[in-house]
Amino acid sequence: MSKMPHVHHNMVRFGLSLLRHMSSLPSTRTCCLHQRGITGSNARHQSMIPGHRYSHYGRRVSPALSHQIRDLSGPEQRLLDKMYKGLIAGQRASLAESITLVETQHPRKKELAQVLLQRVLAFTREQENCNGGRPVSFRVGLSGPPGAGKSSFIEVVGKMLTGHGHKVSVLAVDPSSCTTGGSLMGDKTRMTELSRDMNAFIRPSPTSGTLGGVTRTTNEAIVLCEGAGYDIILVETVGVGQSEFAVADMVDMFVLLIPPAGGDELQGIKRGIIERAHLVVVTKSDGDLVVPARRIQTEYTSALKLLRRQSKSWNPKVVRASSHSGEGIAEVWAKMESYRDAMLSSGELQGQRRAQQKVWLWSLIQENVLRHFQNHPSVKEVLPQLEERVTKGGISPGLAADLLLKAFSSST
Ligand SMILES: Nc1nc2c(ncn2[C@@H]2O[C@H](COP(=O)(O)OP(=O)(O)OP(=O)(O)O)[C@@H](O)[C@H]2O)c(=O)[nH]1
Repeated sequence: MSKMPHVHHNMVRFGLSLLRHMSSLPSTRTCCLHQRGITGSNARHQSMIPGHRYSHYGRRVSPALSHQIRDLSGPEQRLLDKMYKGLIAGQRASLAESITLVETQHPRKKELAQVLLQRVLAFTREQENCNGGRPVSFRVGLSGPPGAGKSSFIEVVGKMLTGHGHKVSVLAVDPSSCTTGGSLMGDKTRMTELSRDMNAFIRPSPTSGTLGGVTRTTNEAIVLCEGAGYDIILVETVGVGQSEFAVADMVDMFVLLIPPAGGDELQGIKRGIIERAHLVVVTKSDGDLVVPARRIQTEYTSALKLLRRQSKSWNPKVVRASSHSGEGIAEVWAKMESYRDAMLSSGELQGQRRAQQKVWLWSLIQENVLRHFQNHPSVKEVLPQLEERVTKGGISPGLAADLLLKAFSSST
């Protein structure tokens, strides 16, 4: 008898905690209704307590995050609501406007961009949960030397995919545009047909900032495109500097495009990047170029065999295609799909995305900490003198670094 109230009490406690737990998860129904603004997050906003800070998800924002973001003014809130609603409804203008917001250098707008991104991330996470944890998009990086036929290839593949009912977005990472303002990829009109397609969204590379900065905004643009319902994200880069490595770190699959040219032109392709390729496409395999294309295919096939295997569910492949004749294009896409399916069913794709988030976090930290260090008044004061002493051999680099770090940390 005396145990009954105790048991009852425990059951009530368990029931309450379960309810609390359940109410913190989006129910399947809400989740599935919450497609492209059918229920919208507005419903959730209406039940919020004024004066408290909430994520768009309706949960209280953690104090650590909330103190980073100053209160949103009425117009800011309205602007973000409008962008968010337009974005998840798949409006291209809202998507373009949102990407411009994440590209901004303006400090307050940067904060607003982060609020928007959090909302979009939570929205896609909800959709992924509905989808049994399957990512909402397939992210493919495409790289190759200038003139390899990247834009022609993306145009043909993109049109084929929109024809199959996909929504395709094409983002560019062009390191030349960061330093010179001029662009290797953007100067001529590219992908004219795809850019007129209502189910395609093409965004050129940001034209300012460091490669790290451009990588960051591209990563954020990917999140926004996914929120806007684009299920295939193509990230294009020209094989210059470190941009291909940056792109390889932000996608599910990395594809290298090689023209069927002589050895000299291939010298520019870095060995390290070949190791990162899940698929090599020998382009322009038509007419007189079929023979050299076959030769390059054989060369790359044997070269890839010697490389260390990146994944347990996939062996890199080399295929030939022509954007002009269309030959091999469907086969290239079929290979990409089999890669995605193999990686999804083994769980490697999801694991790779988690690892990429960590790499991205650390590269942001590195870049910011270094900038902070270089701009620090105490460091700036002694740096020129120490650099000179190091170059003249008066002091070891190790000691100079210790002194600089001491100057930095003693006044932070
Ligand atoms: N024969 C043949 N030529 C092609 C094919 N694809 C592209 N080309 C030609 O190759 C040249 C370069 O093609 P693009 O698609 O602009 O190459 P890209 O890699 O985007 O070039 P950049 O924008 O300079 O990086 C153009 O003259 C195209 O007409 C193809 O499948 N067959």
